[in-house]
Amino acid sequence: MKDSMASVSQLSLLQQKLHSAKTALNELSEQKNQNQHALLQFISQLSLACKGQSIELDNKLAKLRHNLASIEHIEEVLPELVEVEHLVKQQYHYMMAQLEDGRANLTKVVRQLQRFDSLPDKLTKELAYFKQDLGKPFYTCWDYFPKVRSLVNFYNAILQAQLAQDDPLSVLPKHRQLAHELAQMVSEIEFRKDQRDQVLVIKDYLAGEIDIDGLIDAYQTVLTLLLENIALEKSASKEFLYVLNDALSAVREVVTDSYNNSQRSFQLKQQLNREINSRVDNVGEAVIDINDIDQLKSQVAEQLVSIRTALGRKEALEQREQALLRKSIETMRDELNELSKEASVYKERLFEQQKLTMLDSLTQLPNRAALEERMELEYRNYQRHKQPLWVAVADIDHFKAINDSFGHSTGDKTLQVISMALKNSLRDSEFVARYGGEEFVLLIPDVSATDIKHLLNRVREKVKNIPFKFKNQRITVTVSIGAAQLLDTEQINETFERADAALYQAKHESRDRVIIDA
Ligand SMILES: Nc1nc2c(ncn2[C@@H]2O[C@H](COP(=O)(O)OP(=O)(O)OP(=O)(O)O)[C@@H](O)[C@H]2O)c(=O)[nH]1
Repeated sequence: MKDSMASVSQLSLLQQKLHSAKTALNELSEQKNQNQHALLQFISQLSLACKGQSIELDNKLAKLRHNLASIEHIEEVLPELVEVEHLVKQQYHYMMAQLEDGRANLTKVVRQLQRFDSLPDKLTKELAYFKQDLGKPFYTCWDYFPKVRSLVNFYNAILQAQLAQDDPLSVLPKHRQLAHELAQMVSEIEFRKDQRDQVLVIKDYLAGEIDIDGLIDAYQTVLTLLLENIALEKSASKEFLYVLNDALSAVREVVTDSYNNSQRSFQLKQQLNREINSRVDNVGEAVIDINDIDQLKSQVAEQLVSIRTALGRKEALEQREQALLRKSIETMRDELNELSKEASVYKERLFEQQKLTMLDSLTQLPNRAALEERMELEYRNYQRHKQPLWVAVADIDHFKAINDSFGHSTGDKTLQVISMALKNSLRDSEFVARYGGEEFVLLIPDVSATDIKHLLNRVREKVKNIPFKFKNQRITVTVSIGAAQLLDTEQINETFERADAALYQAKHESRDRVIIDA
């Protein structure tokens, strides 16, 4: 009995133990499921985080996720977990290398940015700090991304700074050509005395190093000066027209007055004539029936007195009329004299202006416009008389060097002196014009082919012998000359072209010489 009771209690103990072992097993299994689920969750998150970095890793993680959902024991996926771990480790090293590369590239870009000229100080400092900061290694992408963002901001700031900066445009050959043309134009125009200082400044500027802004300013100033001159000219013409108009109005008034006076006088004279005629008729009628001689005498005397009175009135009227007419004529003459004085002043000014537009203002030689006119005239003369006509082009040698060494105003003076020498070495029938810059054109009629070289060499020698002294230095200035004779078969422009080509040859044959186009 005792034994059976002991066995029962042992059994019940065993049952209890079994129950608690079952419960424990259930709990364990529950725990395992939870862990497996947590692992699955973790792998899913890892897949998301690593997605796109490596196809192999993506595939492995996908496979692991799939397997984890169906395995009994975690050990079944252990080899895959090891592989994933290996791939993740590989990916980490790959990423670190990439980050290092990125850091090196960012440093290179910063160095390039630092090479920009005239960056604002603040930006320069910030760039320097940034570069220093890039010296530290990156551990994750999160170190890298903010740096890239900062760099983009630097780019933006530099771009803004460059755009804000008034970037001076570069001077191209076409701008230099424009400056040259303006200088040429300015030296061909006659400016007023009070404008000359401004013109000199512009000329000096155009002869030196130009920039675009300066060139535009120079054009604008020249244009303003020209517009001022046009406006002045316009107001002078307007003034003259007003004077002309006033004078004509005064003359018209005088003429109208005089016409009205003469109309009135004419009527009065007609009336007086009628009166005189009727008095003469009266004398006849009055004497017909008179037989007594004394009565006749007194009647005639009476009639004669009234006729004389009428004639006296007529004479007075005529005298008044004469006086009025004389006065009107005098007024008209005064007005016309005044007008003619105004007109001759105006004509003289126009003539002066016309002369000035034909003269080069620096050298006072005829300018290009005058040359063209003269060429046409000489060409017509040639066609009529067939006397020889020569066109010569003379150019000062190495003139730029004079400007460069002694200044533009010394260059100007040299041009003036040489112009005088050229002019003085020619006869009245010969002609020299400043063609532009340091180039002159000579028109020489009536000189034979044998004499022309001698003549032009004399001109060349004359220039060469001018005793120039710049900055206490004795300088010899020479000219090269090319010449051609007008041919029957050509226009004078073609002769000019040949003379110019001969000048080119003279320049290439060491200058200071005369070449005649044969
Ligand atoms: N001072 C001054 N210089 C002028 C004027 N017009 C043109 N020039 C200058 O004349 C110079 C001409 O130079 P280039 O065409 O190179 O000729 P160059 O130095 O005389 O040389 P070669 O003709 O080859 O012997 C340029 O420097 C012009 O600026 C002017 O009115 N006054």
